[in-house]
Amino acid sequence: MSFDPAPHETSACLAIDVRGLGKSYHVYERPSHRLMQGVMRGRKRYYREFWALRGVDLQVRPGETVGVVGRNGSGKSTLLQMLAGTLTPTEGSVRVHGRVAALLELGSGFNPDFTGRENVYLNASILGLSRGEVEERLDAILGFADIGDFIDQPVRNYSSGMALRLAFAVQAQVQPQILIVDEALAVGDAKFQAKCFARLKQLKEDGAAILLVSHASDQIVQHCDHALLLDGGTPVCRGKPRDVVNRYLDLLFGKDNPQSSAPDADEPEPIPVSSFTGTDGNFETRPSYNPHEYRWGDGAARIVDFRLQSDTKLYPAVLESGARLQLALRIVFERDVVRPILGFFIKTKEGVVVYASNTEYKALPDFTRRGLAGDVVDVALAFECRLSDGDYFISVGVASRNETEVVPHDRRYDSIHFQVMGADFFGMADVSLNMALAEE
Ligand SMILES: Nc1ncnc2c1ncn2[C@@H]1O[C@H](COP(=O)(O)OP(=O)(O)OP(=O)(O)O)[C@@H](O)[C@H]1O
Repeated sequence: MSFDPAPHETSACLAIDVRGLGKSYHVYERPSHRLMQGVMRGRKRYYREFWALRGVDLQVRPGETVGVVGRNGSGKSTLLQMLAGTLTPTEGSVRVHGRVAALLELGSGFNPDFTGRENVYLNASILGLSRGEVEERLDAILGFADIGDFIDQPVRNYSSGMALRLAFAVQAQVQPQILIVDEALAVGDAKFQAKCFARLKQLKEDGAAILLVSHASDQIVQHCDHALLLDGGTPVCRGKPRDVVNRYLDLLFGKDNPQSSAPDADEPEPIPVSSFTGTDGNFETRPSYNPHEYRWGDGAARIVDFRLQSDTKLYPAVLESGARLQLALRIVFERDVVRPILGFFIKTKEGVVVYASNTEYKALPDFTRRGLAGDVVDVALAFECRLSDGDYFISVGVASRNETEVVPHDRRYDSIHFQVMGADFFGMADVSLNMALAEE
């Protein structure tokens, strides 16, 4: 994994070299405690130490894009701010080689009382450009931002989208060797986002190292070479973006949800479960199996076989949009599992979740009651493929909860592949559009 430097690789070959990085804050229960701490000058401690980030190692080479994902408060911005030099580490080291441009909090680099044009000069000079150099690039910057006459208005009159356009235009046109983008692209419209990603690609080809924080897992999968997942201020995993995003989705969707035990108002029709044979290893031999699946878990339960069936075909490789599909799964419990949970996801090939649910959202008490060591349980799921044309992956998983968290037993992500064709729409969801001429 090129995340880690090869043994011969010195820090000088790297654009970013972060070792053992950590940031802690002193948290005071009451404002008066801060005052008392000042008075006592360290003779007594009135604060609690809180590590916003700890133990991060990260090496990024020129031309690499690394995605950083994690739930709210996981430490992403803290990491990026230390890389950008706007926050001082408590421990560890940060080495960056080259000009660093950062899009952190939106418009944070702008003075709201100055016009857009004045802010361009101000920002670019902070990034090390002379007035002459800014003038040379001014047309390119204004052209990219494309905010018309607003450029001569004070920035306080800008919408967040306009501020982003200008901020990105400046940062991306100064030809940085390192570009740090913290969630900023989320506010732009789709067309501007596409323009930004095209520019990021160009910078990457010119050898820039890019660090991208995004909650949009499809952006991480599409645009990054590697990814890092943070949780509670510590690195949880790193590696291929798709694998890391899968872990991130686990953290997001595996937790408590309010509808967990609400039974469905209408009992669904019972679905005949296909008769599986054996309890071992047929999953990988089925025609729709994706050999590039990502599988992990502690093995207390295993999903050993599946059967995918449309009304007309067994293991269909290509489906008509809107077709009804049945997926049957065989689950073998190797150890006792209390209140097992079965999860189901459909994702696009870019990693965008189009649908996800589990036996807590859609209560399946008969499943929840199973899980004794040696149990073999067949479950049938039926759904309509109201999807637009393209490739899709099904992920399935069995987990359970201990007192504090979800324990994954067998996660088989992107393990089943199918294609959809013949849709009369594009986009994510079929909203059953009807069109008719309005009556006179
Ligand atoms: N100045 C501070 N004092 C105390 N705690 C702080 C301070 N700044 C950040 N934190 C805490 O550090 C943790 C990490 O924050 P950070 O902003 O890095 O998370 P994040 O992953 O970027 O979150 P988000 O996705 O919501 O932006 C959070 O628990 C946050 O409350």
